[in-house]
Amino acid sequence: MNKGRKHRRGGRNRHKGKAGGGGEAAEEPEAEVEEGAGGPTVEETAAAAAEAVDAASNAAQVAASAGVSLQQSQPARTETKPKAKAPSTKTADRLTDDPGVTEGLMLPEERAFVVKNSDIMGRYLVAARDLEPGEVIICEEPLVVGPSQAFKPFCLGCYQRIEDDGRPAFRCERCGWPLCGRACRGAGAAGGHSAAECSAWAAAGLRGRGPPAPLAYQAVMALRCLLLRDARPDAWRRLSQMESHNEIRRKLPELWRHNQAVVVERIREDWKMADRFTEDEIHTVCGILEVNSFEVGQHGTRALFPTAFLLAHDCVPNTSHSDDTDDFSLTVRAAHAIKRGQPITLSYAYTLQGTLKRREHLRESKFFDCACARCADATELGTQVSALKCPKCPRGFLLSSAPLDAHAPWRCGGAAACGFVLDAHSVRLLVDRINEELETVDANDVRALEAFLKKYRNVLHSHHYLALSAKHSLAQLYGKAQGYTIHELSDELLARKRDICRELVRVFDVLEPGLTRLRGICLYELHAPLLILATRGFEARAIAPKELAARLQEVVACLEEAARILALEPDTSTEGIMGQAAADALLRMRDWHRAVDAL
Ligand SMILES: C[S@@+](CC[C@H](N)C(=O)[O-])C[C@H]1O[C@@H](n2cnc3c(N)ncnc32)[C@H](O)[C@@H]1O
Repeated sequence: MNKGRKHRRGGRNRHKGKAGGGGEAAEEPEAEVEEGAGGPTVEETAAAAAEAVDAASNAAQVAASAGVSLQQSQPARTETKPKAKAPSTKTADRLTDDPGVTEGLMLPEERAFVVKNSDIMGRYLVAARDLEPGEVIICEEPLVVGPSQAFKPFCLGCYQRIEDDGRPAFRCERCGWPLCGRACRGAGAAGGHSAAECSAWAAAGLRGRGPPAPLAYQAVMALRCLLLRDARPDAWRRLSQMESHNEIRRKLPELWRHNQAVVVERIREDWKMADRFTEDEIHTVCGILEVNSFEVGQHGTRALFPTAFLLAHDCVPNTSHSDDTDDFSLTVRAAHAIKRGQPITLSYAYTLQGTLKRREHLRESKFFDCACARCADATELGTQVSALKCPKCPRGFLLSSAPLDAHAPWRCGGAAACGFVLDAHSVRLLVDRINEELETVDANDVRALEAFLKKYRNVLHSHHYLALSAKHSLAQLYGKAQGYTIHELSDELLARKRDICRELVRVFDVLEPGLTRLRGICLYELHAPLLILATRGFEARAIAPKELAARLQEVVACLEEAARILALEPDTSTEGIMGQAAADALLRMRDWHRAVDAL
């Protein structure tokens, strides 16, 4: 304990040297409680504060570096058309009559789920008992792993990037495919460049040819699936049970032609496997991949899993999932309490997008029309993430008059409504144009992002998903970007970071509720400005110890929730590392909070 206090004093000095903006505002306040009188001194609390602030600074760095991986493990994307009318998870369901689906996965009494079947959704999972927040529902290894759709040259063994100038450093001695090196840990492994794949290409005479065309990588995953038939019949049997939506996809000429040229002909003609795999078999595997695969890892890889593919979609999912970066195993957990009999869901779409975009993505890549509670509500459960400001009146907002119909007009509604109507086509054009503009903004440019928000403040609701997207970047940049490190931020900019984080957390509470990565990371981001503002206020004697204690309580609450959420992530993932940092910061904060409370 004593050792800890000494250490904190050291931290204080470090902080003093760095204090930005206010310069000497970091002067230590005079002691108001006698040292040794039973409670901590103000000096000690200030020293503890300094260390906690330093930790917050590091925290901001960790948090900032984690942002990019937020969308991992969303099922992969593609294109196409609707199936039937969507979810209604309330239909008269029946237990699946196909025991092969879950056979051998877990003892029935241990299982958190049962498989049901509905006319609308096909098979889906339902909680077999009440599930606790954070409870593991599925933990499994992939049936097959491989590259996602478009790709630059990378090692088929371990998936790291390799030279892309057409002269890779190393080629597999047997089949000639570029790999990272002779000692690649994925060479010969089932989840990497397997013996079956190597033999197939060796037999096709690939070795004598030049480097594979970039498009060739798009056929690798389909080939890996097809090779399971002989190499791992059990895995092939599970994969064959997955939905391919062939009947819908066949009617989509662009998609079908693309797969024919890039995958079917590559495998049958270029790789000389026409006698092994029919065109139909290959198209079916393409469909299975489009509908069921998850993005995994950090290098553009995807995977099929034996059970997780059965999870139905909901735009407000009740699970969160993460994959292990080493072996790509997937863990699906309850994000919050799930009652026995409730469907277990995940989101196939990016939750921070508006209904028009999400439904378009689901229709084109998963071949169904979502009609979940969020999609059916123009306000998106009160979050207003699609709302536009009315151009005709000062306080109204435009919302779709019928959100399940993409062509329905948008109307200025609510108490302050003027009734102005805009057709759906114009809304789409407007939002697409603003989206394009946002995409041209450098994601690391604080000023440009702020300018974007200012420019559209009279067009987009402050919670519109495009505004939230810019704010999401800003939440990470404030505290990390050059010229905006946490100690450099003025009180005003710290307050800006705090307000943005609070706004994001409020939206995530509705759209990604419970133990979800987005919430965890954002709460972690939020603790830093809260802490530093409180510290500065205290050091400047602008706030009294009582108020400081109240503010620190909020910091502790943020860290507790962030640590709880991020502890569920794999230890070596960026989020897992952030979770550990949150737990460490929490220990320091609790000390300090107790000290301040005792003043
Ligand atoms: C990954 S699969 C899920 C398993 C699938 N139900 C089965 O029986 O193989 C995705 C497909 O399930 C159906 N699906 C999933 N969630 C749905 C939802 N909320 N509404 C309608 N269909 C859904 C769609 O056909 C979608 O293409």
